[in-house]
Amino acid sequence: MTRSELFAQIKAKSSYLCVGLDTDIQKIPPSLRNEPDPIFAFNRAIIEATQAYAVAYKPNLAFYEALGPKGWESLQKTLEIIPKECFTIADAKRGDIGNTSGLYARAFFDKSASGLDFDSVTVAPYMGEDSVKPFLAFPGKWVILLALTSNVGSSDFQRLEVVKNAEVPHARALFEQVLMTSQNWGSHDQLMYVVGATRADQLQRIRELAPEHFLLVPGVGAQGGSLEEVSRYGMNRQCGLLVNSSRAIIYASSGADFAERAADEARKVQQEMAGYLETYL
Ligand SMILES: O=c1ccn([C@@H]2O[C@H](COP(=O)(O)O)[C@@H](O)[C@H]2O)c(=O)[nH]1
Repeated sequence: MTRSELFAQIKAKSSYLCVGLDTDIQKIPPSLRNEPDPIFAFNRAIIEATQAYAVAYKPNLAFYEALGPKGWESLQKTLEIIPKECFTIADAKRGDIGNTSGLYARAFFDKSASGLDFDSVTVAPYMGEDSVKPFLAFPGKWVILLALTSNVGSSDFQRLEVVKNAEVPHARALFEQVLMTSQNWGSHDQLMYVVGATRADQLQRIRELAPEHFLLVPGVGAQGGSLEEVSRYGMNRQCGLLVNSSRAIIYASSGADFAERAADEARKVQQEMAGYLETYL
């Protein structure tokens, strides 16, 4: 999916909501447990209930990999039923030496090899350019690079001040260096960044460094980040935001009404987003 197709979808739905499919077998309603594939049955109900309000879906690979081959099967079936106009994100946080990254990229992008055909995959930048480039070699696909994550541990490394070389007069944080250096590896038509909603205080700085890029922003809902602040400081001319919410939507109810309640939560977020698109776009 291209950037302009994504923006068209955002405008059409007045939404930049990404629904996170963090589907935990322990948390799905008892009414689904006897289904042949309970994870898929849950995801199908959630997707059908939320697709009017969401422009993207983000299965987190951990929830599927933990179930072995059955989990991969559920993931593949889920990907097949996500509406074609929605952007798909494999939240896998991959990255390794070049030849290995090439195979990770095939796993998520090459349907003929793996059965999966995601629009994008999250990648950790820690191993540098040669670990990221193989993902960027797939035309039409996106790399979403971890920049400043939503968790407490993001301070351990991402916010440490680094000096790249003697020509750099001021120290800058590692995440800032990630944003600057990685822009030499690919264009804003194939590269996005993860920035946690709990780090909204850094969004103005991030927009100085990456004004045009889309940002994938997890951390509203269950993690307490502010959608208003993210929208105010993070939005650019093409919206530039995909804001993810997983648990607050998909586990809004643990009863038989889980899909209806998920739709209610997704609609609330979408309506708030519609207001921010009017105000900040
Ligand atoms: O910095 C990051 C990067 C990824 N995530 C992932 O996003 C979702 C958030 O789920 P919620 O239930 O809405 O908190 C989950 O898959 C995380 O692994 C993140 O939270 N922060």
